[in-house]
Amino acid sequence: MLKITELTGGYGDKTIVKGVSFEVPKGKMLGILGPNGSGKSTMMKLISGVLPAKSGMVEIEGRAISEFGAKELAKKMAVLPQLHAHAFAHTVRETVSLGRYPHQSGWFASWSHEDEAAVAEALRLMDIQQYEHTPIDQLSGGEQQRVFVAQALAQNAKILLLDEPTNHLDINHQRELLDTIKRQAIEKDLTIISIFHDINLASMYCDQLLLLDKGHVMRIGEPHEVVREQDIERVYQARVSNHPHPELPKPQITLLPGVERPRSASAIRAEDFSISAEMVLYESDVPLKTVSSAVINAGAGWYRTFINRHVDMDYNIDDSLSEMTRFIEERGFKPTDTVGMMTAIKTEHVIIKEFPSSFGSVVIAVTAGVGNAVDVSKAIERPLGVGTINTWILVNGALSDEAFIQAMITATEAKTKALHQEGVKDPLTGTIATGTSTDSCLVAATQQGAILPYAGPITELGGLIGSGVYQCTIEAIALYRKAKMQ
Ligand SMILES: Nc1ncnc2c1ncn2[C@@H]1O[C@H](COP(=O)(O)OP(=O)(O)OP(=O)(O)O)[C@@H](O)[C@H]1O
Repeated sequence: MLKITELTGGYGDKTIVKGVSFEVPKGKMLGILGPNGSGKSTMMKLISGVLPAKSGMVEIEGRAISEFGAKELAKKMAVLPQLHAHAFAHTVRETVSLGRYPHQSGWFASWSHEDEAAVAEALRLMDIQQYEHTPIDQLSGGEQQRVFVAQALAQNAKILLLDEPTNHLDINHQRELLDTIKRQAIEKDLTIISIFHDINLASMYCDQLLLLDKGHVMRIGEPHEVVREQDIERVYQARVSNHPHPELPKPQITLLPGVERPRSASAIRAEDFSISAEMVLYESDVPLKTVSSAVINAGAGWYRTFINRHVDMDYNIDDSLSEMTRFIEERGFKPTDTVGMMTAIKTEHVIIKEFPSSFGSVVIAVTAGVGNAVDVSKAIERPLGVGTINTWILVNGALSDEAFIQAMITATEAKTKALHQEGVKDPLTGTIATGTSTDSCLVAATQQGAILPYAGPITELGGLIGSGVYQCTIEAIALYRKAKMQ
């Protein structure tokens, strides 16, 4: 275990690191974050003893590092420095072998089996055996970086201090290196402190993070306690947005540009929709921020093409994703820029309406096939046939994440109310239907103009969505019923 208490130090009269305290238990990895010049490397130098501290303590398992001899300390602690000016005249194997120096004794050091095994293991872990006899200066920056990490690993110390270990590495080698280091920490009970410039990598791999600001600890804790928008923005002086990692409970940030997106003169208009026998199509000049439960590109994203495609009643293709992607490509659209839904009802039965407001307008488009309507409170009791109400809400305005979700809720409530009003029943239970079995909803916004933080019924936007979806759904049901009667 490594314990740092009130560590203070710097260069000459210049105090860089000011009263830093923390502990890292065995088997854990602490990531150091902070902007350029905040004192990260200086702190590492103080911890490793390369730079004497002005005050404070660094203890390894309860013993101050000042009590260790140089070789004894090197057996406990391996350091990957930020710059590797040394050793460029050596081969890869020779460079990695230098990591074994604390384990050599006497003037005529004897190279043991243990030394050989440690070097071989380090070469293997960093996947650099193939360069074993290559002079280091003939390797790429990323390959060299792996050699220096191998040198630190060959030292077989229980504490690893790494200054930007992923420097120069491509994304796969970043992952491989950090996976290896993390695995080593767990399997060999290593204590690891590592400096990171990449906040997202640090969040993904570290158990604890320390955010350094002008030599002070601004925040320390688990990644979710440290990777917070306001703190990161203040310390790094950059606009960021925080979002969840898709697979791990580790927050990630996205850098936001200082330069604004050029404003588009065009807005979403109902008359710009086109309706053919194949599809209802809306093509936007600018990408719209979209949240949907579509077939293609469901979830959140930015898209310019919106398709509600007509398919036969008996459309039943196992891989509808591939089939729909092909359909989009064959029509000259880009699947990466398109949200696509399907409906069995005729596209001419779509209802598209524009609702003006004080902030801009909302365009709503609904197709409603209610032959297989469902009372959702009884859905679990029996199998369901396919049926679809597709609801699109396109907003000329800038929605918050909250507003996107509220818009979905408001739209769903309005749809259900319309079914109730029209007396649409679940054919299997005879009770009032709440929707159909495969309804889709889409909310998209220009993200320009008025900022719309909410979209519940209490807001103007929510009110428009509520009455708009209600009206459109009622009219769409009427068209559907009329067509069925004929
Ligand atoms: N050898 C030195 N002598 C005098 N001042 C130094 C020395 N090394 C670093 N400094 C100063 O100490 C401050 C902190 O530097 P340090 O290298 O610790 O920052 P850092 O957080 O690691 O930055 P970076 O992200 O750029 O690597 C800087 O203002 C730097 O100019």
